[in-house]
Amino acid sequence: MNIALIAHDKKKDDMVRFVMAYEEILKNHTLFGTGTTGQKIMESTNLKVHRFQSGPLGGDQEIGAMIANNRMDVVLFFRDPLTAQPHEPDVSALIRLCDVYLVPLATNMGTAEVIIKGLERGDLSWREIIAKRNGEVNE
Ligand SMILES: O=C(CO)COP(=O)(O)O
Repeated sequence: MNIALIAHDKKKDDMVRFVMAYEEILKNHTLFGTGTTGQKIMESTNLKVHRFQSGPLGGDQEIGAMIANNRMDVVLFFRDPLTAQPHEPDVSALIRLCDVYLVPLATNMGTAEVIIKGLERGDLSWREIIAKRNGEVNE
């Protein structure tokens, strides 16, 4: 499956800890990330992350474009709700698109844990049906 990993600055350490804890599951999937989050994950793990632009420079929108094409199956987005972001409209747009396309979205680590365990159990295999219907092959 295609999984997006995104974290605001104050949540990046949490994201790195999270992917280290679940590296064995995540390595079986295709990972995408905003620029700095992806970089930090690759520095701390053996995971390969396809990196987009940094969030404030359009990375959220690039991931949004994948969602709009039904090419993203899971979004793990550790938001910082206590810091104003210069690209807040992009953040809102990304979250909105997850709702438009029924893409499982976690905006904090608690929900991310539930999703990742569901992923391991096969709870999200219905996403593969959507991918097949779209003529795409997800890993
Ligand atoms: O700002 C972000 C998400 O809105 C994250 O971007 P970076 O991973 O490049 O810091």
